[in-house]
Amino acid sequence: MTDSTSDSTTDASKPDQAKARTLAAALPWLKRYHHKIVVVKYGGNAMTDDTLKRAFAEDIAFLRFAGFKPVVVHGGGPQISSMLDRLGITSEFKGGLRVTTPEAMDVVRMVLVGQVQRELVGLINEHGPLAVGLSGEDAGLFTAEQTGTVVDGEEVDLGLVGEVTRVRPEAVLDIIEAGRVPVVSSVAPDVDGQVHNVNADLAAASLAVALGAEKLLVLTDVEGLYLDWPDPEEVIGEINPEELERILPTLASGMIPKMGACLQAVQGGVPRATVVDGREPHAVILELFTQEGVGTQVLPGVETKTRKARDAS
Ligand SMILES: Nc1ncnc2c1ncn2[C@@H]1O[C@H](COP(=O)(O)OP(=O)(O)O)[C@@H](O)[C@H]1O
Ligand SMILES: CC(=O)N[C@@H](CCC(=O)OP(=O)(O)O)C(=O)O
Repeated sequence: MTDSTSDSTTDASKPDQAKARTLAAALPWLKRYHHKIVVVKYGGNAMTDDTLKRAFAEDIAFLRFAGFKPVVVHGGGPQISSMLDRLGITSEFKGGLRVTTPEAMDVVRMVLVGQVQRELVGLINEHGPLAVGLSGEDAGLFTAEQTGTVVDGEEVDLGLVGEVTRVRPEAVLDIIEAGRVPVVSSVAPDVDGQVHNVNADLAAASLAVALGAEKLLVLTDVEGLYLDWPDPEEVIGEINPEELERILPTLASGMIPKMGACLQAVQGGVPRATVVDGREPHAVILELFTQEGVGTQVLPGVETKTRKARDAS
């Protein structure tokens, strides 16, 4: 017998109704992020495929037209490595950060500001005159201080690598107020004007804090933070900042600055920071309009939750 009480508006067999439900399910997230700043860090390894790049640019335009205030901070590690290779300049990573000689610094700046940023700005602007590129050097946006790192308990000199010690967010706020989308490259001068190479995850966190962002979203090339790397069986879905701080020294390679950035953002007052799989087309809108189950979210007050990874055997 047919259920005469069934509501035709929720009939899952009708594709149009399924689409309508998907759109309607976005309402709580539209309310949460309306007029709010969301800092999205777009990383080098999630940035090497043309289809993904176009989908990312669509997502950013989508957010802007949906009433969010997206700010993009981009990396470009693989692109820098490839240019250094072409020029015959060797470089290595220590603790997830590139040891940067003055010669390498010229290449980092040229690739990030002159190549990667320009390309992203162009892709976003295919959807309207939205994106404006700038770097940490523009209008005093970032001031950096040279920093080393600690690997296996040893202090390591990284050359011209900096950490952001001051943010003047006015230039970014001006661009947002004009209804446009800032696209920020992570190079930054020190107080003497010497430009430093800043890891883009950490630059994004500093900017998110200074802007009072509602969220930091970091794209990468894995499903999230694996519980027991390099075993890709289980992903941490949610973790609180205290627990993350405890496990941070045990993490490997690129995940150190990435999770460190999420921690810095949340400790600096950003309500939530999430690492998501940038290999998924439209990862940005998927994460922002979905309740749970995407990436690794750093959120005060949660119990650590894990889930079986998508690719788990
Ligand atoms: N616990 C972990 N969970 C997931 N990935 C990890 C973990 N530890 C180290 N990694 C490595 O970190 C990489 C992400 O960092 P990185 O390559 O710097 O990212 P991106 O280029 O996307 O900014 C992953 O591809 C993986 O190889
Ligand atoms: C100090 C340091 O390591 N800087 C990074 C800057 C680019 C970056 O962070 O790019 P991804 O986001 O693609 O990793 C580098 O030279 O590769």
